[in-house]
Amino acid sequence: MDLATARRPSHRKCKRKRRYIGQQGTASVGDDDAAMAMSRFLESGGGVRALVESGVTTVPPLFVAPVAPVSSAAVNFVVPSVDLSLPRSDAVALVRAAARSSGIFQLTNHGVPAATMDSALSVVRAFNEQPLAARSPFYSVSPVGAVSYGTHPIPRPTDGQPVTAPLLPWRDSLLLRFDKLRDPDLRNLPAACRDSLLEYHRALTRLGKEIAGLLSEGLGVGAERLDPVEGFLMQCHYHPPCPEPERVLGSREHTDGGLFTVLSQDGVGGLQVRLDGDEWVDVAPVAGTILVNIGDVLKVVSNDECRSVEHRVVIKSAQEPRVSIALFFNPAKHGETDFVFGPLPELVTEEKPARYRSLSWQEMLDNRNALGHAKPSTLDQFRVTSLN
Ligand SMILES: O=C(O)CCC(=O)C(=O)O
Ligand SMILES: [Fe+2]
Repeated sequence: MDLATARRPSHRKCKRKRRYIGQQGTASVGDDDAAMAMSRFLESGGGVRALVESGVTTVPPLFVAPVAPVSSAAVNFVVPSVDLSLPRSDAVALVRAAARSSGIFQLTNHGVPAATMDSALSVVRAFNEQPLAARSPFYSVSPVGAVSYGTHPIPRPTDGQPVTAPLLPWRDSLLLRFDKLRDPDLRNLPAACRDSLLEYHRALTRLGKEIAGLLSEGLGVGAERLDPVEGFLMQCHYHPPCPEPERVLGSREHTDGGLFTVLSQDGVGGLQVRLDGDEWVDVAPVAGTILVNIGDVLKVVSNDECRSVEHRVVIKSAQEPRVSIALFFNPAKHGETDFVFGPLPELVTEEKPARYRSLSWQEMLDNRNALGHAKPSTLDQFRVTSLN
């Protein structure tokens, strides 16, 4: 979701030079220089993969994470598992517990054929590993119809936050938007990816409806309350191997904005979550499973019964690329792009009054863009009662 609202970077010139923590935490580069470097990189049309192909041995400053991504080796996090072949009431109980405790769980026996998942992950990898001349015609971080492809800049904080240089993730992403039209304009979707990715979207949309039912029942509001949902945005990420993996991020820390996200990944690993405290822990990939993580809309709708988990992606390897596909779900609004949501009345009681006011999806996106959506506290803007 951190790319859902990615915009073409501003080429606006800034008169005043500002300082920020750059390469190795010491360099000082003006906004102009950073913006120029960003433009040059994006206009090169080759993405991170082309940098790697060109043989870079050090990471350009545009990609250097402001704070080195330290992970905890001490905590062995085991992501909660939900077996969808269990009796319904057992599956509901497991989903309910996981949505409340960690905000992330993995599904087994989910019914999505292994071939559908493997094929989607493989076409994304194959597309990104074609020669530059074959992939660069598709390179555009601004959507062409429903599709964009490239290294989407990570929105940076603007309001009341320290100024940071633009930051690029160590990944090239193919984004498909399914929210605006019943019949999305997929003319810029590479032909070799088309069948596999659309089949994946269909299969995962069916699964998303099942997940919405389980979450809804877990909240005690009946199986239909969160449905209909739609997988409105699909992000297919390719993380090239990195010569200095410890200095970059595949995805900066964030919570996802929507109801929930369904994620497939290959076996390389790199996804991490931050649970309590400051420690980042690995979500180790388990073959054949599908991950589900709760997003901010569901946190609000559930009146804080569900946890919207903070996560990021570190680059694990200087040799192996990593591929992941995230499908973001929201309430289906039949072609409308905006919708209003708030705590479900059934979950608001005298003991637990509404923790949020109603807000629109657009307000949520604007707020996330303004705050850089790196902190769970972005939702605080919409709180009406304090936590106690
Ligand atoms: O690549 C991943 O595992 C996670 C990607 C992600 O967090 C996102 O696209 O929002
Ligand atoms: Fe995410």
